[in-house]
This record gives sequence, structure tokens and C-alpha cells, in this order.
Amino acid sequence: MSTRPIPVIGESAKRNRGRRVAVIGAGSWGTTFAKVLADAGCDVTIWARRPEVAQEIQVAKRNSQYLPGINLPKGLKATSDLAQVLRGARLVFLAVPSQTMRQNLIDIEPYLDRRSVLVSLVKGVEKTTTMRMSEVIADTLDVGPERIGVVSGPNIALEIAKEQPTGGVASCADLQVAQEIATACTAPYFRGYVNTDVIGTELGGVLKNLIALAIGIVDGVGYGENTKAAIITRGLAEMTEFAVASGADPTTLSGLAGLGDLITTCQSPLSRNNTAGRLIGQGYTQEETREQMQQVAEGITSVSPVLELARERGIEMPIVQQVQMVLQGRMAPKDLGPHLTTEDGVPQPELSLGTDRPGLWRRFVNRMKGTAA
Ligand SMILES: NC(=O)C1=CN([C@@H]2O[C@H](COP(=O)(O)OP(=O)(O)OC[C@H]3O[C@@H](n4cnc5c(N)ncnc54)[C@H](O)[C@@H]3O)[C@@H](O)[C@H]2O)C=CC1
Ligand SMILES: O=C(CO)COP(=O)(O)O
Repeated sequence: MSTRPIPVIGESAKRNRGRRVAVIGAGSWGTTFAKVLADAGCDVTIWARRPEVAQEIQVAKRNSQYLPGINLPKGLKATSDLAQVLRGARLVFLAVPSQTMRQNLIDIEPYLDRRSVLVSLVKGVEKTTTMRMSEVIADTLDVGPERIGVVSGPNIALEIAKEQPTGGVASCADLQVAQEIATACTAPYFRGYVNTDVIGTELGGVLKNLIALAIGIVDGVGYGENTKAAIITRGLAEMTEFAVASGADPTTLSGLAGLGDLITTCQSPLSRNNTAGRLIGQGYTQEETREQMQQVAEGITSVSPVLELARERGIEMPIVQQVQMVLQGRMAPKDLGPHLTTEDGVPQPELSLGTDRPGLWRRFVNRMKGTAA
């Protein structure tokens, strides 16, 4: 699916005048996205679980724990009262950890407007059910696909909070709603693009975290750029095959929400998944790594459910499998590579034709034509 930019840029404040939106979750991404929306001209209220965080944002226009040194827009409002944040909000952006999403949705349900659109900014899957966040929303609330959206892309929070330019893909099964979301978040330094491939957009964000863990691990071992380039390239093939088998359009994975986010997360020392991988590659256990990380590293929780889904769909994900083996202490970090060994550790050549998985595009084209894969 081609991802299209919304056409106008520069007059965001006028376009969004009077648009009331809510952000649920005041960690680094929720707070940054609230700033983007406010700078785009929306009337934004952010909900923080802890009243002292809401108070700091509301009064000092700071969130010193998650975005040190960043001044937030004067017009940004904050509260820890769910009824207040949701009042009159047509777009509700969700930026909570994936494992608490279901409970957060249950908590907000009584205050939701019947016309509100729920937009996930979250890049993880629910461990107990293997569901993506849009599926958790549909499973928890009585809302149809035209009221469920996703925003995803190369979006390291601190860089965006410093107004360094980038973009993100706003996705919804209903193109008009995707356009509404993209319009709401298009600020001078953030451009919204649209597509209707919710599965691909959402899975891009989930799967790149797993490849970033692998990159962190080999970085921690001390390997150089060849290893990392091979893992990124083969990792993208793994991501694309898994996403297509899940119903995504492969072109989404080569866009901002796939390759774009993969590059940023694999390259940036600010990425928590990359950092967690690096600590593991340096020899810290998973528990020690969790203790050192003060923030959410979604990839660690997503490894097992993604592999479970891959098994069900008959997809091989050798890099993600190796990440799991390293996390479980069944493989030494130094042995992780881009699809180099069999399960018993014997190096194997790759004998398929071409750079990608044989049959991937044929299967996709056949599906679009309605024929069997
Ligand atoms: N930080 C980033 O650069 C980006 C993060 N994301 C995604 O956004 C999501 C949120 O991540 P961050 O804001 O970065 O995490 P964070 O670690 O900075 O903050 C997490 C927030 O969730 C809150 N929280 C913890 N338990 C909660 C509960 N039971 N109910 C409600 N809130 C709870 C914490 O108090 C904190 O405010 C993740 O899925 C992440 O993958 C997506 C794009 C960029
Ligand atoms: O999703 C992100 C960048 O797009 C943030 O990645 P981390 O969660 O690894 O920090």
C-alpha cells in the first residue's frame, strides 16, 4: 500500500483550530506526542497516572522525569482525571505500555464519547493473547475499525521533543479518519502520512523492536557494521514475511513505519530496545537489564508472542529466534548472526534465489487477486 503524505504543511494551527484531542499516558512518547499535537494547533489534554506528573506538566510545562530540559507548549493541559481528559475529545491517543493497555481501556470506557477514535501509539503486543494493540482495542471496547487508528514511524521521542524533523504514518481502515489523524499531528517538524494498512503499520513498529534487540546484542559483543547491516537487511525480510502472513501489504514495511523505524531504532543510542540488547550483549542477564532500564523496552515482551504467531503461520524468523535464545541464556550473544546457523548450531548456506524470501511477493499478489497463495 503506498503511503501518502497529507498535502498541506505550514498552516497546521489553522487546520486544527478547535480540534479537541486527548493523550492517555505521560511517559516520553505520550508527552512528546502531546507536544506535537499542541504545536499542530490542536487543543490537547494529556492524562498522567501520577498526579504529580500531571501537576508538573500543567503548571511548569515540564516533564522532568521523561523529557528533561524540554519546554512543553503553554497551551498543553494535563490532568490525572480520566473524565476531564476525555470530555469532548474526538481523537484519543493511547501511549501506555502494551501490557497495561487492556486495563487502561477498561478504565477509560465509561468516559468515552460514542464518536471517539482510539489511536494507538504503542509498539508492542499483548503477551497473554498475542494481540496487536488495535486488536486489543476492538476486543475490549465496542468500536468498529473506522474508530481504531495507529500512528507509527521513525519517532525517537527526545529527538522529536527537540523539534528535529521527521514523520509518522497515520493508519485507519477508513481513509478519511486516517487523514483526520494525520492532520491533527502534522506540525512544522512532524509530517503525518496516511494509509489504510493498519496491520502493516502496527506490525512495523512491533517487529523492528526485535531486530533492534539483535543489533544491540551484537553491538554489546563488539561486532561492527557488516554484522549489523546483514541483520538489518535480513531482519527487514523477516519482518515483511511475518507482516504479509498476518495480512499486511509488503510496501508498508518498506516505508516509514517499517524500514524507516527499523533504521532509527537500530542506529540510535536513545532507543531503549537497542540499549537493552546492548546490555544483554555485554553479559547482563535479562533481570539485570530490566532493573537498569527505567523505561519501557517493548521488544523484550514481544519476542515470545511474535514467535508463537510465526509458528502458527509457518514463518521462520531466525534472527528473532536467536534473540529469544540469547534472552533465555540458550545461546551466547557472540553466536548471534544474520541467519547463519541451524538450530543445532551448524552454519548453513542460504540457497534460495534473490535477496528476499522466495514467493513472498507472489503470495501477496495472489491474495490481492483473491487466489490461493
Ligand atoms: N519513547 C519513544 O521514543 C517511543 C515510544 N513508543 C511507544 O510508546 C509506548 C509508551 O512508551 P514510552 O512513553 O516511551 O514509555 P515510558 O517508559 O517513557 O513511559 C511509560 C509510561 O507509562 C506509564 N505507566 C506505567 N504503568 C502504567 C499503567 N498501569 N497505566 C497507565 N500508565 C502506566 C508510566 O508511568 C509512564 O508514564 C511504547 O509502546 C513504546 O514502544 C513509540 C514511539 C516512540
Ligand atoms: O519506537 C521508537 C522509535 O521509533 C522508540 O524505540 P525504543 O522503544 O526502542 O526507544
